[in-house]
Amino acid sequence: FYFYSASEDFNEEMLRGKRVIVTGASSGIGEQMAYHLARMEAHLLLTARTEARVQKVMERCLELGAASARYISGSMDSPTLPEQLLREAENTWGGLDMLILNHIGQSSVRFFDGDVEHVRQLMEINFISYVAMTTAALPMLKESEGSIVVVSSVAGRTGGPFIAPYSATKFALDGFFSSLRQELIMDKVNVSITLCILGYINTESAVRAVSHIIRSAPAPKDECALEIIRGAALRQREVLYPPLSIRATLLGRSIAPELLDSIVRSNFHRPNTTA
Ligand SMILES: NC(=O)C1=CN([C@@H]2O[C@H](COP(=O)(O)OP(=O)(O)OC[C@H]3O[C@@H](n4cnc5c(N)ncnc54)[C@H](OP(=O)(O)O)[C@@H]3O)[C@@H](O)[C@H]2O)C=CC1
Ligand SMILES: C[C@H](CCC(=O)O)[C@H]1CC[C@H]2[C@@H]3C(=O)C[C@@H]4C[C@H](O)CC[C@]4(C)[C@H]3CC[C@]12C
Repeated sequence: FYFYSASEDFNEEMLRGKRVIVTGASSGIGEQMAYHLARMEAHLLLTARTEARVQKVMERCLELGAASARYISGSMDSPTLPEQLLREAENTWGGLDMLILNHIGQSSVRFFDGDVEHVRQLMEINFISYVAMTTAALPMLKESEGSIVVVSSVAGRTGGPFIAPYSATKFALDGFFSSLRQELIMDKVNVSITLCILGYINTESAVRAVSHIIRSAPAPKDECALEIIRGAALRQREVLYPPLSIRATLLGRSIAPELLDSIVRSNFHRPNTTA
């Protein structure tokens, strides 16, 4: 079905003039999404903690042709940041068309060490703030019949080693947004939710975190970012990237979970426990 289904036509014109918030936009996949959206002449509101970095990305977006670009720096463990971002969208644009939730907090790749406080903090940044941003954005998204994009991971569908706190936050996203999608459909609210299930991507932070303990090669972040935007513009339920390896993993998980677990384990060397 995947190979023979008519691939819907994506056209970059779909994003021209669209009002888009991108979180985690100062580096990695978020930065690349901002650049693609700028080339497509969208209006952009970018956010991340490091002002110098997110300002630099905003300036590059203006050079690339963004219809407009602004930023607000702040941490997503702040309870006031979601309201501040959505108020900025309301005051500047009078509405919102697409909310791209992409940021993640710092998390080490190592055996779980019993640090429950770290799990709590990471849940706050990687999950609760996504709920808060969505709650604040929904009134405008209902008005515009817009889209919510949730950037998740194959680690939010299968349990890999050394990333228990991070994986828990990604599983939480799947549960919450899959349920919310059902409610929006039942309520005949035309707001799409696109969940992005990503494999290993060559961002600086991911490569720094795992290149010494993982056998597989990462996929390109710019292509990943474009696939996310394409899937969101087509209002797809899910984006799987890299498409074949993620499909194989998810198929393996449902057909032979123990075999998949051993394959994933074989993909990792044991991390240095002091890391
Ligand atoms: N790279 C990969 O292999 C994979 C990535 N993904 C997902 O893709 C998304 C992006 O990952 P990637 O690009 O690699 O990550 P990066 O580390 O490159 O980017 C993370 C972004 O989040 C921001 N950020 C970090 N902490 C906070 C905070 N407390 N509040 C607000 N913003 C914060 C960072 O900016 P700053 O530090 O300035 O705040 C940065 O802009 C994530 O959701 C991740 O789970 C999924 C699977 C694989
Ligand atoms: C090695 C994993 C792929 C296994 C498979 O294909 O079955 C990677 C898939 C998801 C990656 C993690 C992820 O979701 C992003 C995190 C980003 C952080 O900055 C650190 C690295 C990650 C934990 C990253 C590590 C590789 C994966 C588990």
